[in-house]
Amino acid sequence: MPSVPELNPVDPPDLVPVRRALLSVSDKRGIVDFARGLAEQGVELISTGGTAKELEAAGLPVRAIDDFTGFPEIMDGRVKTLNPKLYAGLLAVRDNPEHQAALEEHGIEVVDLVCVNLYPFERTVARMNVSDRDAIENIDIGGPTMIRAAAKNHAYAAVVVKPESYDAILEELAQNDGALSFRTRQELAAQAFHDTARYDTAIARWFAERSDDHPPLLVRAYEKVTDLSYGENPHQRAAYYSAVGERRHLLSMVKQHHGKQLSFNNLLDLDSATALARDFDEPSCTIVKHNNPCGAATGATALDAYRAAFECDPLSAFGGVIAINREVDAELAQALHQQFIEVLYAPGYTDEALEILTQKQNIRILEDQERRRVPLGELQGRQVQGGILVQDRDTIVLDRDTMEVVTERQPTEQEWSDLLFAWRVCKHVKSNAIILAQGDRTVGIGAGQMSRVDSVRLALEKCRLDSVQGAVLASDAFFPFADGPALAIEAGVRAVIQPGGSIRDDEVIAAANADGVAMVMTRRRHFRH
Ligand SMILES: NC(=O)c1ncn([C@@H]2O[C@H](COP(=O)(O)O)[C@@H](O)[C@H]2O)c1NC=O
Repeated sequence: MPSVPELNPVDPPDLVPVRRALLSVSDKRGIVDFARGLAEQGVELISTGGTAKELEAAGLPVRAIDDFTGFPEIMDGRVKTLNPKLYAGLLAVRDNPEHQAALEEHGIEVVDLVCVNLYPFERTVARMNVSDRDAIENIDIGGPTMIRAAAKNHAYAAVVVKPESYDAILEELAQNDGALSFRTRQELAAQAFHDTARYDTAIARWFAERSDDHPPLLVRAYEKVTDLSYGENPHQRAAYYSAVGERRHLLSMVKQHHGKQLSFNNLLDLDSATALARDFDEPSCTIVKHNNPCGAATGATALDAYRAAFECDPLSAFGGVIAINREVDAELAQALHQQFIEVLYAPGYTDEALEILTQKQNIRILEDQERRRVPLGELQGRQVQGGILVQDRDTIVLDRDTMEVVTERQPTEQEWSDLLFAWRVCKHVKSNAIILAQGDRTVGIGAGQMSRVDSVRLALEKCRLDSVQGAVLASDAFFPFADGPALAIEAGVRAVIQPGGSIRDDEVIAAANADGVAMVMTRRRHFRH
């Protein structure tokens, strides 16, 4: 238990003059101007090697850290500020007579402000093929220690961790005759602890990623990207955060060309739409409503794919979130312009296409400017009450050779193509998922039903005209009974793909054989709960 200082810590002085500041920054943006501003207010500047050089070069009066501590910077900078003289000067409770006596006895000068930003660990480990040595050398020790010390003692000291804060600090010092208010010091301290928490999170995560196991403590930090107008419903407040250390997130490298701010539900749907679009290399289009695709297709062109995806369920496509994996040209824009679209996402737009699309006020037009194939993070998390479930992402892509034809009839080549297409889509549809497809397009989707046979019924109901004749069916998990496949076969389905594994597989296969339907078993399921 730490000894309790005499001064009631809830009653700190409001204004504390800043007379001495220590500046030690990796990111040197704005540091010269900040230091100049401090010097102009009569603040003594102390600084470490590289920072001091920069300030000296700008003609500012700087005292070297080794002059302050009486100890040289050693070991390639591994030890520069780690010295009791500095920490006592940062941590002293100024109104505590014992602390005052200690300062005098050891000839220690107090430091009123530290300005520190840290070795760029996050940026270093984000580089391709970074060596362990490089990563480890970028773990800052002295910096976080100074930050934490000054932040703990914010009753008397101020800590500045962001170049974005410099101007406001100088302004306040000018207004308060060289002093900072408690409120400011407290806010800076809170920011500082956020900063060191983020820093340690990145380091802990880097270590955790070297093991295949789920770590005993799942350490993550999330950075606010934007506030949202509201959550799933207008009475819920909401914001979007990205995970610190993740190479890619839903809105990274995404430019919004047009339209209102994205909503919470838009982002959920966008997540589903882009996940499915990512599974196709050929021109494709995915239309998502309420987190499920209501149409998906590939085609010779993005326009073909869009038309095919839209035709699957035009009623549901109204107000959908659409992901297309090719540039949108004028012709495609004209087709899209006929519909009400909430969000459109594509890797590019021609000028003409943008001109057409922006005629509508409400469409949100997003451009995915990521050109690298950035893998998605290793874990997928789902929040539950007071906790989070984590799992590996369902990234498995099966090819035909790993699948088994269990019926008397083999699928034709066209059926194989449709089956594999439907199987890819199926992974992105909420269970129980049934996909009917024909010609590399979905023709009916049954999603999120509590019984598989209901999903079959729904998918069949969605089929327009006779598109079910000769279609194939994908089921995300096995059929517990033959009733589902029987309904589909009766309606015209000619081939089925499903994991298999039911105790009634024999009955299911017999139902297919009875009508000369081909059936493929994947032995893997794709639940999406
Ligand atoms: N070891 C130390 O005592 C130490 N003290 C400060 N630093 C860091 O050194 C950097 C500044 O170094 P320079 O002023 O030499 O460019 C800052 O990012 C600061 O957080 C240190 N470096 C690493 O721990």
